[in-house]
Amino acid sequence: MDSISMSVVSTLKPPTAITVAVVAVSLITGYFGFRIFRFMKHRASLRQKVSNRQAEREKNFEAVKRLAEKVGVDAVRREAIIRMTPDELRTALRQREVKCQEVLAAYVQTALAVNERLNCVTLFVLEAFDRALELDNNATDNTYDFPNMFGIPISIKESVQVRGYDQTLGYASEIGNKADDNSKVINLLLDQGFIPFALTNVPLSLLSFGCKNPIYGTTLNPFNPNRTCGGSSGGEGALIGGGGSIVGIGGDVGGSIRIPAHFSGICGIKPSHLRMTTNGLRGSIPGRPLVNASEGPMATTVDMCAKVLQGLFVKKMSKMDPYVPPVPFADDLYNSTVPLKIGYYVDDGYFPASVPVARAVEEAAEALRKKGHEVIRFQPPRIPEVFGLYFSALFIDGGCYISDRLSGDLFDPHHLQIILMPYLPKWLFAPLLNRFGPKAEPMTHVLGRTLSEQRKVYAAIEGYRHEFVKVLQSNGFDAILCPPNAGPAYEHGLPDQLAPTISYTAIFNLLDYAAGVVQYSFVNDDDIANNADFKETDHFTKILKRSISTSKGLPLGVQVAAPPYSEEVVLRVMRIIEEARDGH
Ligand SMILES: CCCCCCCC/C=C\CCCCCCCC(=O)NCC(=O)O
Repeated sequence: MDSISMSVVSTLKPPTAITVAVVAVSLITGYFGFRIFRFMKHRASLRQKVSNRQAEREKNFEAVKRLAEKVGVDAVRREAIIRMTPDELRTALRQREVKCQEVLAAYVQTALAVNERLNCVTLFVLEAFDRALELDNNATDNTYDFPNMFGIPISIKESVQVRGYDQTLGYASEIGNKADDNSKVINLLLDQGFIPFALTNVPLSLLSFGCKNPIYGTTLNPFNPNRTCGGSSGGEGALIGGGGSIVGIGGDVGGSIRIPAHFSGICGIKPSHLRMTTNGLRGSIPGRPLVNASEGPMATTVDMCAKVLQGLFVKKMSKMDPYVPPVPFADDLYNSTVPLKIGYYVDDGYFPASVPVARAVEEAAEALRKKGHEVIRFQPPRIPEVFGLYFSALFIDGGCYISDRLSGDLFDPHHLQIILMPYLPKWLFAPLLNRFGPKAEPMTHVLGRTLSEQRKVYAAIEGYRHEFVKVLQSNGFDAILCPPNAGPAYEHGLPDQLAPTISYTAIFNLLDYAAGVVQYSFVNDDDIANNADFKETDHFTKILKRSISTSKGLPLGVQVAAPPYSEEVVLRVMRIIEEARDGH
């Protein structure tokens, strides 16, 4: 070192502790300040996207209103169209007593009114009017071969790919990412003559059985606005239950078709995912091999659900998506009159069903007996244990994917429990949840695990599938009857506190069975009185009991399930229950 450098170094004093502290604090504050600034800026840009979308939505509603008015259906004719049963409407359309454009206009106008009340439509499919015109033109040709569902308007859950529309799943960051193609299911529906006309609301991320997101807001229950319509296909439940659509398409990985059907007083079926293409369905967590979402119909009548599956379970589905085996819809099974043997339960041994829900299942069991079927009580094996396997398989990566998606978007405070999930150590997380009692235990299985532990989870699920089949086969059961959830529609916000109540639906996603729900009864005064005897054993049953006390008048569905490739049997049992309900 030369003499000049030596003298410079000798004049430098060592930094004092205060200087070091000041520099460290400034760096840390700067770092976190920058992160917070970036976070706030990102949120502000997402909020801007949301307000742009809300303006677009208003314009979309105005545009569809004008298109419907242009068709010119007066109030009397509209009422006559809306009052037709699905079968009457099919016949009227084929016999050209009503035009496709008139039916579409009548349903658009009714859906707009229902939406005013329930906030269930995200956007209308404006191209539906061109399609209706095209179908009306086709029908002027005497040689035209009418497709089975000629001119029937169908609503679609927002997460299903429809060309030219985005599937946001409630994420503001997805606004504007428009699909450049239809999902395979949409193309098959178009082949059938359906007219997709409205897209319906979902909860943020789809991982909820409520229905609220920061873009489109909260969807309300058609029977009581203080209650949720269910989710995640909640917009479908509300729109169909409210009379603004007769049939729609939902998706289900834990009850998302069946719970809104139950809460909103309609019917719906989740096919086994083995039999249904998922090409073009945006699921909540992609890449889950054993617990996978299925698209399926929701409708005002069971037969309409059957007609949708008749049109989807065709050879063409396997041609479009070679991963789906060609198993055409078996009309003979659906229309069979052979007496059935059905196993039923009202308590899965994990979460007892509330008084009204248990009553509805008991009454449906009795109705089936009266129709000549054998209905026997049985206990599904080991639900408290296997429900934990469901959470492991649902959150396959310990919640990393969903935590990233939510934290980068406009989440609600209650989402923090999911966002923080991958970062909480097991020793803290499990006791935190277990403080709510044994019903919280299965949820502790959401946490990350090693590959070797994950393999054991999958082996256990496969083992359970065989065990369950053995129970059905040894009893000779053709189908199962049980509750669709422990309670009827809950107050808004409660689904996020009552995840354990989905044990009744999630089990059939774990088993990958076909499972459907049909409305059978309504909560009555006796149910409310008998609710006083319902045992409050923990945090969750306490919430449930309180919610039941003000649930009078809400619809009650019952669930029917059967092994994969038995959708026809499930639909048949659902139809028998529906006929009994309607006094046939
Ligand atoms: C610190 C507390 C952590 C609590 C962890 C709770 C984990 C439970 C979170 C969510 C429950 C999941 C409910 C799923 C409902 C069914 C939704 C559905 O079928 N969605 C369709 C789809 O995803 O495609």
